[in-house]
Amino acid sequence: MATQGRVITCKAAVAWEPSKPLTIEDVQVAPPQAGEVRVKILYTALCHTDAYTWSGQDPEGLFPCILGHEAAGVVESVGEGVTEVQPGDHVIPCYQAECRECKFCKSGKTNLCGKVRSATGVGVMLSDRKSRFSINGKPIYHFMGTSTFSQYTVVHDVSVAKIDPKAPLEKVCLLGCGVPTGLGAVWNTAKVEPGSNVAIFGLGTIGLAVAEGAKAAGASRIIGIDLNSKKFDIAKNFGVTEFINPKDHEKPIQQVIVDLTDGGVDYSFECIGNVSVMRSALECCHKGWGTSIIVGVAGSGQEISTRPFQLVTGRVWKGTAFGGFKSRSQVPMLVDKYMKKEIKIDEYITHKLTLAEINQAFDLLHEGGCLRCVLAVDV
Ligand SMILES: NC(=O)c1ccc[n+]([C@@H]2O[C@H](COP(=O)([O-])OP(=O)(O)OC[C@H]3O[C@@H](n4cnc5c(N)ncnc54)[C@H](O)[C@@H]3O)[C@@H](O)[C@H]2O)c1
Ligand SMILES: N[C@@H](CCC(=O)N[C@@H](CSCO)C(=O)NCC(=O)O)C(=O)O
Ligand SMILES: [Zn+2]
Ligand SMILES: [Zn+2]
Repeated sequence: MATQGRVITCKAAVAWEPSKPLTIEDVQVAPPQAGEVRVKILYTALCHTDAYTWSGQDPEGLFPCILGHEAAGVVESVGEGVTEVQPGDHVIPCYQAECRECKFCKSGKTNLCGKVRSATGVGVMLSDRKSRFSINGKPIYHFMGTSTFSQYTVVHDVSVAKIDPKAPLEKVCLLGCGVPTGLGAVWNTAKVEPGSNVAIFGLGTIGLAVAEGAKAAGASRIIGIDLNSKKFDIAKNFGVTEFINPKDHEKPIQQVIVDLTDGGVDYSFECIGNVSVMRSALECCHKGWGTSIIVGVAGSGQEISTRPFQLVTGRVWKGTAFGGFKSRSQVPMLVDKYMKKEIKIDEYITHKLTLAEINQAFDLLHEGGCLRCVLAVDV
């Protein structure tokens, strides 16, 4: 039976309250309105940002909601005025939109887009400031404009990238967040040059993608820092050349790195979300030019600090969202790079489960051995 124009009832994992196990519910998904796209999600991975919002630390977190933002699927139907995708297209929902018309998009200075952010930050769609998800009439909030822990979701047309239909969706779903974030932090935000020294704090998926990007950029030393020494074995495969566990040192970790690198690294990346590590990451940078990129997302109320002298003497503190990639334009290019074996994806997938097993997948996220867990959604 054709579903276009009708409400679809499907399975979704609903987060009712912070930290309370998600439950699989029958959710009603309304048809897309003008400028919206309804997507059948086939595969979704979990990112630490999902766990962060679920934990209640996200100042933008709203409950009940449908989390998830690293996924791939097929367009089921489109609303009025949608021209760039059509039913049957293979797509990756993009939490960072790209409208190509707003002052952010036109600036050429950022990948942030202002068109739908005010709505996605409060869990609704832009046109009527309402949710397309409900359970027996009770609205359920969207999350990051994507809500991929559902068999069907509705996204803004500026938040969906059309990709090569030959690409395996169970793999390229990772291009919705983690892998591009790490690669882009190096290529777009830091612009690491050949021969650079790099320090990466946190060797999860994001830190490993930073390592992969740094290796491709020709960095000569890639120093990985993690509290879990088991990370070094896997990190070597992504380009990390040296490993430091802060637990093995009495001196502050920034001092250890400065001593090891004749004054500090050219670039550092914080891929944890810990504000005290963010300070170490800045302070391990070389005087005069060292640049530190904040990638990790910190909890509500957390603030960064350092002595202003650190910046006066030439260190630069920056941040990155989605690695600076313009989503709709550049995600298809990343898919093509994967298809040509120019970037890794398979190596980040350590676990595969189903949507029904999502709570187990959240548990795995907190285990050192898990990078990305991909859930089959349509089962
Ligand atoms: N800015 C963005 O666009 C963006 C995109 C995706 C994810 N993120 C954020 O990036 C961060 C990393 O995500 P991930 O999926 O790689 O997480 P992860 O939990 O898999 O990796 C974090 C790593 O840091 C290590 N670690 C924890 N505390 C440490 C400490 N004090 N010192 C050294 N190592 C420590 C852990 O052992 C782990 O290996 C999260 O905060 C996530 O929310 C940001
Ligand atoms: N809601 C949080 C901020 C969360 C955050 O910084 N998100 C990152 C993406 S994390 C993906 O895993 C981001 O891109 N932010 C830019 C944006 O949201 O527009 C808070 O309020 O502190
Ligand atoms: Zn993410
Ligand atoms: Zn825009």
